[in-house]
Amino acid sequence: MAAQHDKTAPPAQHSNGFYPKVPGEHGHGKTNPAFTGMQSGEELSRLTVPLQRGSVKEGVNLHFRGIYVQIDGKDVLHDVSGTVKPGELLAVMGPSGSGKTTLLSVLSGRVAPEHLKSGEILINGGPITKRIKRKICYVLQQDIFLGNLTLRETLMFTAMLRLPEKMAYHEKEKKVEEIVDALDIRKCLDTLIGTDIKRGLSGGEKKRANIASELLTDPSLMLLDEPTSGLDSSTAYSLMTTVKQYTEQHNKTVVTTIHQPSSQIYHMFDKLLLMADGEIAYFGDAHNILEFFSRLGMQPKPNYNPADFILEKVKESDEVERKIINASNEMRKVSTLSPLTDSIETLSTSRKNSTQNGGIKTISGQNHRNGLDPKDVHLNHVPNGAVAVDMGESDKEAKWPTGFLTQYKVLTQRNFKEAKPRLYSRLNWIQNIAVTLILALVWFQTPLVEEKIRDVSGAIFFLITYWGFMPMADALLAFPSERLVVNKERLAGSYRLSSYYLAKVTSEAPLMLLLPTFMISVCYPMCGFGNAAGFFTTWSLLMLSALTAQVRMEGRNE
Ligand SMILES: Nc1ncnc2c1ncn2[C@@H]1O[C@H](COP(=O)(O)OP(=O)(O)OP(=O)(O)O)[C@@H](O)[C@H]1O
Repeated sequence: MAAQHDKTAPPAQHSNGFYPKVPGEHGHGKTNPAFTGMQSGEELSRLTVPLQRGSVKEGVNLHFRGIYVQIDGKDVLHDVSGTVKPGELLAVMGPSGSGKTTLLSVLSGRVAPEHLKSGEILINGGPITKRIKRKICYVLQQDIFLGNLTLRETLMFTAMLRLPEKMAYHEKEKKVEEIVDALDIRKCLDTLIGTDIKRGLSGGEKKRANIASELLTDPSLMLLDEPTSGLDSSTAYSLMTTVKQYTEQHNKTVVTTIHQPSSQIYHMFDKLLLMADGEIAYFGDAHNILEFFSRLGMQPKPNYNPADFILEKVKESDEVERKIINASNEMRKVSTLSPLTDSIETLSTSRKNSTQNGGIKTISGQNHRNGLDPKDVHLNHVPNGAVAVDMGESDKEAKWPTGFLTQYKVLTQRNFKEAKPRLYSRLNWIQNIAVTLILALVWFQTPLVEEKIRDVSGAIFFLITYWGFMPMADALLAFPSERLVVNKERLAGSYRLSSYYLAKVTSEAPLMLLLPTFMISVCYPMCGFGNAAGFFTTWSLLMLSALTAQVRMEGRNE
């Protein structure tokens, strides 16, 4: 058995001369000269891989290697590597806190640069450019939606925001229909998503809706974070069957984290990345996992769910966990994975040869054992036998899929629909009618004489203060849930913050102004406060107060 692996020891220099920065106690470590600072995933891959971009048209080969992530002095990911091909489903498993979600965040480029110490992430042998990033979808563990929209509205608004502007409306509708059928959610298309108070889609339908809204952009690489969490076993199985079929039929590359899958679900996985305490406990063919464990003298009982068995073993004790990690490290040393960059360098030759010979070049001279197949390291291996590198493609695409005006228009419509039930809830109406009546009765037909001037100014002061605070309270209560949606969509690069803010203010303003208009229209004549000129002056002050409160509060929330 290999000697105990020391996390603080610098990793050996790889055959390509690549020195990952090793996170030591205080972040000191041997550093690749290329890494003068801490880079984002995008910067990282740009620095480490001097290759042309690979095409994403034919599917995505994802390679990641030597990923080190350190948060608050703790190694959250330690030398994590893996590879997935188009049409494959890679499951990332491990005990709670082993780093599964962090790995997905790294792969989607969402880990803060100061935490990502080193590593390589390659898509078809090239860095993750903005254009390629659009072909990656990240389905979060939480199902984050606007609760007052139906599923159809949610998907259509997402399509309008995330599909290219030049795509016709009917094509976007068609795309939504296709995804709805693929994920089997047609029957709940006109159901509300639902909120904590108002019931809507079921848990399983929400999970499917979550995946559907990400699939609209036709991503080549899908990263799913715990898609089955909170689902019963048959719903989880049905969801994973859909994902598996979609992966194979559409040649997608899928990485999913999963907690204790049933054995039926486990057998759908092509590859498995088992994590323990931020390190790799196994990477390879999912079907070879029991063979790997049996070589370590660990045998499951007959008919035991392999997923349960491996998680139990990894969690059994620190000693057993270390034994498994060390065995996995040994396996990786002799596997084909380690000289990844060598493989990439071979790509140029491979590309040249493949054009000459019309075939795919494999990376030669490398061992493959223990579940790692040599075809795992084919770069740009696409079904038609070509090397999918499009050297002519430009990355100078617009940052956003749609222009400012489209974003503003779509977000205004969406916010209007979302805010209407909230602002005009029955409770809101009852509350405001009651306040209006109390005001009208307290100041009923107040004579406009000098002695009553304090009473009149008191009523107007009340109205303006009331409508200065009401919109603030509303924005405060509504924004936390909406903020999650905005964060999710902004991370996916859907729209500008400025278009969202402007749309939010304009869509809610008419709704926001209706109630104070109602209140003053009833109170002013009942209280006998004066003529039309006085009414319009007070009304304007009231509107100004309500609008300022709304604009300020939403501005702060951003
Ligand atoms: N922002 C953060 N700040 C501090 N610690 C963090 C942060 N993000 C992750 N960690 C730590 O990193 C480790 C891995 O977290 P991660 O969420 O990736 O685990 P996980 O395997 O996905 O867990 P689970 O299965 O419970 O979701 C945990 O110990 C966690 O506490």
